[in-house]
Amino acid sequence: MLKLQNVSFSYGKEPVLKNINFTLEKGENISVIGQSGCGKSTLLKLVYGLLHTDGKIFWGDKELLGPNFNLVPGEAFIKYLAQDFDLMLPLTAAENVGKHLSNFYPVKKKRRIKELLEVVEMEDLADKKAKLLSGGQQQRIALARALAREPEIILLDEPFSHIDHFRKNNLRRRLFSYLKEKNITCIIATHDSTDALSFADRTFVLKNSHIYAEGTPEELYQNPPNKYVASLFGDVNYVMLKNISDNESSRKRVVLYPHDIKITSSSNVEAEVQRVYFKGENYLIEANLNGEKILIDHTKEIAPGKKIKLKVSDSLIQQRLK
Ligand SMILES: Nc1ncnc2c1ncn2[C@@H]1O[C@H](COP(=O)(O)OP(=O)(O)OP(=O)(O)O)[C@@H](O)[C@H]1O
Repeated sequence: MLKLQNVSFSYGKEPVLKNINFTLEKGENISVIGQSGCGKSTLLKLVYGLLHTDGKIFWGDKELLGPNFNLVPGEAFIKYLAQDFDLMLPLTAAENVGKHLSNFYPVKKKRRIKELLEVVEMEDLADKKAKLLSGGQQQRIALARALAREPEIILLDEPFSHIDHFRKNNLRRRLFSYLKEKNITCIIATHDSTDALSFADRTFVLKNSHIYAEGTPEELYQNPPNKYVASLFGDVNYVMLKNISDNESSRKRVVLYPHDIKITSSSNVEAEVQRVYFKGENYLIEANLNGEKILIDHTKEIAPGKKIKLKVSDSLIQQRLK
C-alpha cells in the first residue's frame, strides 16, 4: 500500500502541492489530471524520491525518506518514466531495455527483453540504435526499460505524448493489462482523458495545490462536481438552466456535455446553428442559445443559420444539480 500523508512542496515561495493525502492499494492504477502546471509531475517526483517533502510517504511499513536521506535519489522498487526519456542514444533499442537487467543469466535476459519489446510493439526495431528512432519509438523503449526489472510501483508522466493515435490505443491496452497482470501499482499523470477514463481505477484532479476532486472515472465523468472537472474530459457546456429547460426559471447553471443535449422536433428551447465541425463519428454543432454559445453532438450536419429545438432529460439535469 502506498500512503501519502500531508505531502507538501514548493519550488519557491508559493506551494505547488499542499497537504496531499491518499492511499493506493497494491496493483491499483491511479490517474492524476489537471491543467498544465498544477503539479502532476511534481507529485510523481515526490513519490519517486527526487524531491523532499516535510510530509510522509510510506510503501507498506517502509517510510520513503527522499533525497535528503538517500545518496542516490529514487527508490529501487519504483520506476519513474519522466517526460524526457533519457535513453542511451548510441545503444540499440534492445540494449536500452536490457540496460538494468543482470548479465548473469543471458538467456533469461534475452527472453525478458523480447517480452518487453512485445509489450510496446517494438520487436522489429530491437537492433536499431536509439538515436535513429523517432520520438514515439524512443518513448516506447523508455516505457519497456521502466518495466524491465518489474517495479512494484511505476510512475508514468505523459507516457504516450509522442505516440501516434493509431498505436496509442493498442499500446495503452497492452500496457495497462500487463500492469494489472503483474499487480504493479501505477500512477499516471496525463492530459489525455482516455488514460484517465478507460484505464484508471481512480482519478485525482489536482487544482490550487490540492486534490480538488477524486473518484472512479465513471463517477467523475458522469457527475462532475463542476465545469473545471468536466472540461478535463473534453468539450463541455455550462448553461443557464432557464435557457435549456422548459420547466426552469432559475439562473443557476448546469454542466452538460455535448452528447447530453438532443436535437428534437418538439421543444420550446430553440437555438440557431452558428458552425458545424466534422468529428468522424458525428458532428459538433455550435449554436447560439439566447446569447449563450452551446455545443451539441449530432449525427447529421446542419447548415449554419438553421433553427434547432433542444432537449435535455430532466432527470439528468437534476442529477447534475445535486
Ligand atoms: N524545477 C522547477 N523550478 C521551479 N519551478 C518549477 C520547477 N518545476 C516545476 N515548476 C513549477 O511548478 C509548477 C508545477 O509544475 P509541474 O511540472 O509539476 O506541473 P504539471 O501539472 O506536471 O504540468 P504539465 O502538465 O505542463 O506537465 C508549475 O508552476 C511549474 O512552473
